[in-house]
Amino acid sequence: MLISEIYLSRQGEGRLTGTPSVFVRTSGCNLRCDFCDTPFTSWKPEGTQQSVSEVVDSVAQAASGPLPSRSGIEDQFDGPAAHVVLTGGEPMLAKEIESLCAALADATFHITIETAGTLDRMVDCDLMSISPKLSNSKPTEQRAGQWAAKHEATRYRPDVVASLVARHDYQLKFVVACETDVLEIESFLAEVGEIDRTKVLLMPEGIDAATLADRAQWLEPLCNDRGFSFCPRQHIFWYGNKRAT
Ligand SMILES: C[S@@+](CC[C@H](N)C(=O)[O-])C[C@H]1O[C@@H](n2cnc3c(N)ncnc32)[C@H](O)[C@@H]1O
Ligand SMILES: Nc1nc2[nH]cc(C(=O)O)c2c(=O)[nH]1
Ligand code: SF4
Ligand SMILES: [Mg+2]
Repeated sequence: MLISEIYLSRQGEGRLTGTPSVFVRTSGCNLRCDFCDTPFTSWKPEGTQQSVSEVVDSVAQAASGPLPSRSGIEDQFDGPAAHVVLTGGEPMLAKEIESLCAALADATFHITIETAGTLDRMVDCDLMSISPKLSNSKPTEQRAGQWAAKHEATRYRPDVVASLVARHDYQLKFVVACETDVLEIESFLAEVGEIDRTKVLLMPEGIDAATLADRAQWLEPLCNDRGFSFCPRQHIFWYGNKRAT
């Protein structure tokens, strides 16, 4: 499978925020979100081919390594990390995803999969972390060419999200750029069906602390009003938008 990076950091998104975790970032994506914060795995996929056993070895090694330091915070972590986050790119594209999950589970890791929820695969994991893409993710035709139409034809799969949610412990994380995006979220959720609203997290769109803090001012109260959870994207405040963090 094509891997762009494997590293130890702290989970910055969702209900496991703060948990030391090894991140496995696959390369390659079936979408081209305009705001994608890892274009080196989507718009221009980079990486090296690694076997499942090579990935598992690298995960075990990274789990005992040092965590990136957070400015202004005295951290103590003795390790090894017990959590793995499979992300990308789109990890559900990798043909070895089922065998990778099985091998990591054998090694007793807690597994989170970060996915846009457009591909239904029979994977076993502990937390299916789904980030369905709204119309605010659409790239311009000028930037994306034929990918603009492909993105729009692929991103909207409430049926796949319903199937993933039925089989897994889950969270849904939407990327929000303006207040009216919430109307699209409500209609998507209605399409999916029975969803626990406390497991729906809204994250501001942004890759710098100033933009995230600015959008948090209206997004956090909006979450409280509607019974959603707010997700600040804490890792950007800790580390900035840097690779391997
Ligand atoms: C790079 S994606 C990889 C996994 C999968 N392709 C997906 O989109 O869920 C990891 C997470 O970052 C989020 N993300 C990417 N770019 C973002 C941005 N500019 N602002 C906020 N969240 C972003 C995605 O929505 C997703 O939750
Ligand atoms: N620290 C940190 N937490 C994360 N949670 C989900 C991430 C992702 O890119 O999927 C991510 C990431 O890139 N960094
Ligand atoms: S689905 Fe995820 S990895 Fe793919 S382009 Fe969108 S944010 Fe980036
Ligand atoms: Mg990220």
